[in-house]
Amino acid sequence: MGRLDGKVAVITGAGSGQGAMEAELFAREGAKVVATDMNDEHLGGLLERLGEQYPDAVIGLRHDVTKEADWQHIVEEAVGTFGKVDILINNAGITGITEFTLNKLTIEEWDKVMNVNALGNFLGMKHVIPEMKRNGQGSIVNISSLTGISGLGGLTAYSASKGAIRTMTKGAARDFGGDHIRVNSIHPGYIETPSTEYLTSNADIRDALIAAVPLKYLGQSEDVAYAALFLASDEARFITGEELIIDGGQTIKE
Ligand SMILES: NC(=O)C1=CN([C@@H]2O[C@H](COP(=O)(O)OP(=O)(O)OC[C@H]3O[C@@H](n4cnc5c(N)ncnc54)[C@H](O)[C@@H]3O)[C@@H](O)[C@H]2O)C=CC1
Ligand SMILES: CC(=O)C(C)=O
Repeated sequence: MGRLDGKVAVITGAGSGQGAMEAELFAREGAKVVATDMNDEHLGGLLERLGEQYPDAVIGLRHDVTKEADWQHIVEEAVGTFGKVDILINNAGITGITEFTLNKLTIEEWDKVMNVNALGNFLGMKHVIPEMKRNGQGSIVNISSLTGISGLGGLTAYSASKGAIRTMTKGAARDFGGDHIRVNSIHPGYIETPSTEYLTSNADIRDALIAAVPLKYLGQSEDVAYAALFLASDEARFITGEELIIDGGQTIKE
Protein backbone atom coordinates (compact mmCIF):
# COMPACT_ATOMS: atom_id res chain seq x y z
CA MET A 1 0.00 0.00 0.00
CA GLY A 2 1.34 3.43 -0.99
CA ARG A 3 1.51 6.36 1.40
CA LEU A 4 -0.40 8.51 -1.13
CA ASP A 5 -2.87 5.97 -2.49
CA GLY A 6 -5.96 7.71 -3.88
CA LYS A 7 -4.40 11.19 -3.78
CA VAL A 8 -3.98 13.62 -6.67
CA ALA A 9 -0.92 15.88 -6.48
CA VAL A 10 0.02 18.96 -8.49
CA ILE A 11 3.80 19.51 -8.42
CA THR A 12 5.29 22.63 -10.01
CA GLY A 13 8.83 22.86 -11.37
CA ALA A 14 8.64 19.08 -11.67
CA GLY A 15 10.99 18.83 -14.62
CA SER A 16 14.20 19.15 -12.61
CA GLY A 17 15.90 18.66 -9.25
CA GLN A 18 13.69 18.32 -6.20
CA GLY A 19 10.40 18.63 -8.14
CA ALA A 20 11.34 15.73 -10.41
CA MET A 21 12.23 13.60 -7.39
CA GLU A 22 8.92 14.49 -5.74
CA ALA A 23 7.00 13.53 -8.90
CA GLU A 24 8.73 10.15 -8.99
CA LEU A 25 8.38 9.46 -5.26
CA PHE A 26 4.73 10.50 -5.16
CA ALA A 27 3.89 8.25 -8.15
CA ARG A 28 5.74 5.38 -6.46
CA GLU A 29 3.65 5.98 -3.33
CA GLY A 30 0.40 5.66 -5.28
CA ALA A 31 -0.51 9.27 -6.13
CA LYS A 32 -1.77 10.53 -9.47
CA VAL A 33 0.68 13.27 -10.37
CA VAL A 34 0.15 16.43 -12.39
CA ALA A 35 3.75 17.44 -13.12
CA THR A 36 4.11 20.99 -14.38
CA ASP A 37 7.05 23.05 -15.62
CA MET A 38 7.63 25.97 -17.96
CA ASN A 39 10.61 24.22 -19.52
CA ASP A 40 9.41 21.70 -22.14
CA GLU A 41 12.76 19.94 -22.28
CA HIS A 42 12.80 19.37 -18.51
CA LEU A 43 9.21 18.17 -18.53
CA GLY A 44 9.77 15.91 -21.56
CA GLY A 45 12.71 14.24 -19.80
CA LEU A 46 10.63 13.57 -16.70
CA LEU A 47 7.71 12.12 -18.68
CA GLU A 48 10.06 9.88 -20.60
CA ARG A 49 11.48 8.54 -17.33
CA LEU A 50 8.16 8.07 -15.53
CA GLY A 51 5.85 7.33 -18.47
CA GLU A 52 6.85 3.71 -18.80
CA GLN A 53 6.77 2.95 -15.09
CA TYR A 54 3.57 4.83 -14.23
CA PRO A 55 1.68 5.13 -17.55
CA ASP A 56 -1.70 6.10 -16.07
CA ALA A 57 -0.47 7.99 -13.03
CA VAL A 58 1.51 10.94 -14.39
CA ILE A 59 0.59 13.73 -16.76
CA GLY A 60 2.82 16.65 -17.69
CA LEU A 61 1.62 20.18 -18.41
CA ARG A 62 3.44 23.29 -19.56
CA HIS A 63 2.96 25.94 -16.89
CA ASP A 64 4.38 29.31 -16.00
CA VAL A 65 3.59 29.75 -12.29
CA THR A 66 3.54 33.55 -12.66
CA LYS A 67 0.53 33.41 -15.02
CA GLU A 68 -2.91 33.28 -13.45
CA ALA A 69 -4.50 31.86 -16.63
CA ASP A 70 -1.98 29.00 -16.56
CA TRP A 71 -3.03 28.14 -13.00
CA GLN A 72 -6.71 28.06 -14.02
CA HIS A 73 -5.79 25.68 -16.83
CA ILE A 74 -3.68 23.43 -14.57
CA VAL A 75 -6.47 23.03 -12.01
CA GLU A 76 -9.04 22.35 -14.76
CA GLU A 77 -6.79 19.73 -16.34
CA ALA A 78 -6.03 18.08 -13.00
CA VAL A 79 -9.72 17.84 -12.11
CA GLY A 80 -10.68 16.84 -15.68
CA THR A 81 -8.11 14.03 -15.75
CA PHE A 82 -8.04 12.75 -12.18
CA GLY A 83 -11.25 14.20 -10.65
CA LYS A 84 -9.81 16.37 -7.83
CA VAL A 85 -6.72 17.95 -6.28
CA ASP A 86 -5.58 16.77 -2.83
CA ILE A 87 -1.99 18.03 -2.79
CA LEU A 88 -0.11 21.04 -4.10
CA ILE A 89 3.68 21.16 -3.99
CA ASN A 90 4.62 24.77 -4.80
CA ASN A 91 8.18 23.88 -5.79
CA ALA A 92 9.05 25.94 -8.89
CA GLY A 93 11.58 28.60 -8.04
CA ILE A 94 14.52 30.58 -9.35
CA THR A 95 17.55 31.94 -7.53
CA GLY A 96 18.10 34.93 -9.80
CA ILE A 97 21.43 36.64 -10.31
CA THR A 98 23.61 35.62 -7.40
CA GLU A 99 26.30 38.30 -7.20
CA PHE A 100 24.11 41.36 -6.66
CA THR A 101 24.31 42.93 -3.24
CA LEU A 102 21.19 44.85 -2.26
CA ASN A 103 22.46 48.25 -3.46
CA LYS A 104 23.09 46.87 -6.97
CA LEU A 105 19.82 44.99 -7.31
CA THR A 106 17.55 46.31 -10.10
CA ILE A 107 13.79 46.51 -9.85
CA GLU A 108 13.62 44.28 -12.91
CA GLU A 109 15.63 41.54 -11.21
CA TRP A 110 13.69 41.97 -7.96
CA ASP A 111 10.37 41.60 -9.84
CA LYS A 112 11.53 38.55 -11.76
CA VAL A 113 12.51 36.61 -8.65
CA MET A 114 9.57 37.78 -6.54
CA ASN A 115 7.16 36.87 -9.35
CA VAL A 116 8.29 33.29 -9.79
CA ASN A 117 8.82 32.51 -6.12
CA ALA A 118 6.34 34.62 -4.12
CA LEU A 119 3.60 35.41 -6.66
CA GLY A 120 3.87 31.87 -8.04
CA ASN A 121 3.22 30.34 -4.60
CA PHE A 122 0.37 32.75 -3.90
CA LEU A 123 -1.35 32.02 -7.23
CA GLY A 124 -0.95 28.30 -6.70
CA MET A 125 -2.71 28.44 -3.35
CA LYS A 126 -5.35 30.83 -4.66
CA HIS A 127 -6.38 28.51 -7.48
CA VAL A 128 -6.02 25.17 -5.77
CA ILE A 129 -7.76 26.02 -2.50
CA PRO A 130 -11.31 26.33 -3.98
CA GLU A 131 -10.88 22.86 -5.46
CA MET A 132 -9.57 21.51 -2.14
CA LYS A 133 -12.57 23.04 -0.38
CA ARG A 134 -14.88 21.30 -2.86
CA ASN A 135 -12.95 18.11 -2.17
CA GLY A 136 -13.30 18.56 1.60
CA GLN A 137 -9.56 18.53 2.38
CA GLY A 138 -6.08 19.21 1.08
CA SER A 139 -2.40 19.59 1.84
CA ILE A 140 -0.20 22.34 0.47
CA VAL A 141 3.58 22.26 0.78
CA ASN A 142 5.38 25.47 -0.13
CA ILE A 143 9.08 25.14 -0.87
CA SER A 144 10.82 28.06 0.78
CA SER A 145 14.52 27.97 1.74
CA LEU A 146 16.87 28.46 4.67
CA THR A 147 17.34 31.92 3.18
CA GLY A 148 13.65 32.59 3.86
CA ILE A 149 14.49 32.42 7.57
CA SER A 150 18.02 33.77 7.85
CA GLY A 151 18.53 35.71 4.59
CA LEU A 152 21.65 35.31 2.47
CA GLY A 153 24.02 38.05 1.32
CA GLY A 154 23.96 38.57 -2.45
CA LEU A 155 20.54 36.94 -2.69
CA THR A 156 18.30 39.76 -1.48
CA ALA A 157 15.35 39.18 -3.80
CA TYR A 158 15.57 35.43 -3.37
CA SER A 159 15.70 35.67 0.42
CA ALA A 160 12.77 38.14 0.45
CA SER A 161 10.69 35.93 -1.83
CA LYS A 162 11.37 32.87 0.33
CA GLY A 163 10.54 34.85 3.48
CA ALA A 164 7.24 35.81 1.86
CA ILE A 165 6.54 32.13 1.23
CA ARG A 166 7.27 31.33 4.88
CA THR A 167 4.76 33.85 6.23
CA MET A 168 2.06 33.43 3.58
CA THR A 169 2.14 29.73 4.46
CA LYS A 170 1.29 30.52 8.07
CA GLY A 171 -1.46 32.95 7.08
CA ALA A 172 -3.05 30.41 4.75
CA ALA A 173 -2.77 27.72 7.43
CA ARG A 174 -4.80 29.93 9.78
CA ASP A 175 -7.36 30.87 7.11
CA PHE A 176 -8.10 27.39 5.80
CA GLY A 177 -7.60 25.04 8.74
CA GLY A 178 -11.36 25.01 9.20
CA ASP A 179 -11.68 23.66 5.66
CA HIS A 180 -9.33 20.76 6.54
CA ILE A 181 -6.63 22.25 4.35
CA ARG A 182 -3.13 22.07 5.81
CA VAL A 183 -0.39 24.44 4.64
CA ASN A 184 3.27 23.94 5.56
CA SER A 185 6.64 25.19 4.32
CA ILE A 186 9.92 23.39 3.75
CA HIS A 187 13.24 25.20 4.16
CA PRO A 188 16.07 23.34 2.46
CA GLY A 189 19.72 24.21 2.97
CA TYR A 190 22.10 23.58 0.08
CA ILE A 191 20.73 20.75 -2.03
CA GLU A 192 22.69 19.34 -4.96
CA THR A 193 20.52 20.11 -8.00
CA PRO A 194 20.99 22.00 -11.29
CA SER A 195 20.15 25.25 -9.46
CA THR A 196 23.19 24.95 -7.18
CA GLU A 197 25.59 23.65 -9.81
CA TYR A 198 27.21 27.09 -10.00
CA LEU A 199 28.40 26.46 -6.42
CA THR A 200 28.85 22.71 -6.18
CA SER A 201 30.90 22.42 -9.38
CA ASN A 202 33.68 24.43 -7.72
CA ALA A 203 35.69 22.01 -5.53
CA ASP A 204 36.66 24.62 -2.94
CA ILE A 205 33.13 25.96 -2.53
CA ARG A 206 31.76 22.45 -2.42
CA ASP A 207 34.18 21.47 0.36
CA ALA A 208 33.28 24.60 2.34
CA LEU A 209 29.55 23.90 1.98
CA ILE A 210 30.00 20.33 3.19
CA ALA A 211 32.22 21.45 6.08
CA ALA A 212 29.38 23.66 7.35
CA VAL A 213 26.97 20.71 7.54
CA PRO A 214 27.18 18.49 10.66
CA LEU A 215 25.99 15.48 8.63
CA LYS A 216 28.92 16.08 6.24
CA TYR A 217 27.28 15.75 2.87
CA LEU A 218 25.39 18.00 0.49
CA GLY A 219 21.63 17.55 0.63
CA GLN A 220 20.11 15.48 -2.16
CA SER A 221 16.72 15.90 -3.82
CA GLU A 222 15.32 12.85 -2.05
CA ASP A 223 16.12 14.41 1.33
CA VAL A 224 13.58 17.13 0.55
CA ALA A 225 11.19 14.88 -1.38
CA TYR A 226 10.68 12.52 1.56
CA ALA A 227 9.81 15.46 3.81
CA ALA A 228 7.35 16.75 1.20
CA LEU A 229 5.86 13.26 1.01
CA PHE A 230 5.31 13.18 4.77
CA LEU A 231 3.73 16.64 4.92
CA ALA A 232 1.56 15.89 1.88
CA SER A 233 0.31 12.61 3.33
CA ASP A 234 -2.34 11.97 5.98
CA GLU A 235 0.50 10.97 8.33
CA ALA A 236 0.89 14.72 8.94
CA ARG A 237 -2.82 15.32 9.48
CA PHE A 238 -2.32 17.41 12.69
CA ILE A 239 0.52 19.53 11.29
CA THR A 240 -0.18 22.91 9.74
CA GLY A 241 1.56 26.30 9.57
CA GLU A 242 4.82 24.52 10.35
CA GLU A 243 8.26 25.23 8.86
CA LEU A 244 10.47 22.22 8.34
CA ILE A 245 14.20 22.88 7.97
CA ILE A 246 16.14 20.30 5.97
CA ASP A 247 19.80 21.29 6.15
CA GLY A 248 21.81 18.41 7.62
CA GLY A 249 22.02 20.33 10.89
CA GLN A 250 23.62 23.45 9.41
CA THR A 251 21.44 25.72 11.54
CA ILE A 252 20.89 23.60 14.64
CA LYS A 253 19.48 25.83 17.36
CA GLU A 254 20.08 25.62 21.10
N1 LIG B 1 18.78 23.50 -4.52
C1 LIG B 1 18.85 24.14 -3.37
O1 LIG B 1 19.92 24.19 -2.72
C2 LIG B 1 17.67 24.82 -2.80
C3 LIG B 1 16.50 24.97 -3.51
N2 LIG B 1 15.41 25.57 -2.92
C4 LIG B 1 14.17 25.70 -3.64
O2 LIG B 1 13.70 24.43 -4.04
C5 LIG B 1 12.93 24.54 -5.24
C6 LIG B 1 13.45 23.58 -6.28
O3 LIG B 1 14.81 23.89 -6.51
P1 LIG B 1 15.79 22.98 -7.39
O4 LIG B 1 15.24 21.63 -7.52
O5 LIG B 1 17.12 23.21 -6.83
O6 LIG B 1 15.70 23.79 -8.78
P2 LIG B 1 15.88 23.37 -10.31
O7 LIG B 1 16.44 24.58 -10.97
O8 LIG B 1 16.60 22.07 -10.45
O9 LIG B 1 14.38 23.15 -10.80
C7 LIG B 1 13.46 24.20 -10.82
C8 LIG B 1 12.43 23.93 -11.90
O10 LIG B 1 11.48 25.01 -11.86
C9 LIG B 1 11.16 25.37 -13.19
N3 LIG B 1 10.70 26.75 -13.26
C10 LIG B 1 11.43 27.89 -13.14
N4 LIG B 1 10.65 28.97 -13.30
C11 LIG B 1 9.38 28.51 -13.51
C12 LIG B 1 8.13 29.13 -13.74
N5 LIG B 1 8.01 30.47 -13.83
N6 LIG B 1 7.04 28.35 -13.89
C13 LIG B 1 7.15 27.01 -13.84
N7 LIG B 1 8.30 26.35 -13.66
C14 LIG B 1 9.41 27.10 -13.48
C15 LIG B 1 12.46 25.16 -13.97
O11 LIG B 1 12.21 25.01 -15.38
C16 LIG B 1 13.01 23.90 -13.32
O12 LIG B 1 12.60 22.73 -14.02
C17 LIG B 1 13.02 26.01 -5.65
O13 LIG B 1 11.88 26.70 -5.20
C18 LIG B 1 14.27 26.49 -4.93
O14 LIG B 1 14.26 27.88 -4.69
C19 LIG B 1 15.46 26.04 -1.64
C20 LIG B 1 16.59 25.93 -0.91
C21 LIG B 1 17.78 25.30 -1.41
C1 LIG C 1 20.60 27.84 -2.16
C2 LIG C 1 19.47 28.09 -1.26
O1 LIG C 1 18.40 28.32 -1.69
C3 LIG C 1 19.64 28.00 0.13
C4 LIG C 1 20.91 27.67 0.73
O2 LIG C 1 18.72 28.20 0.84
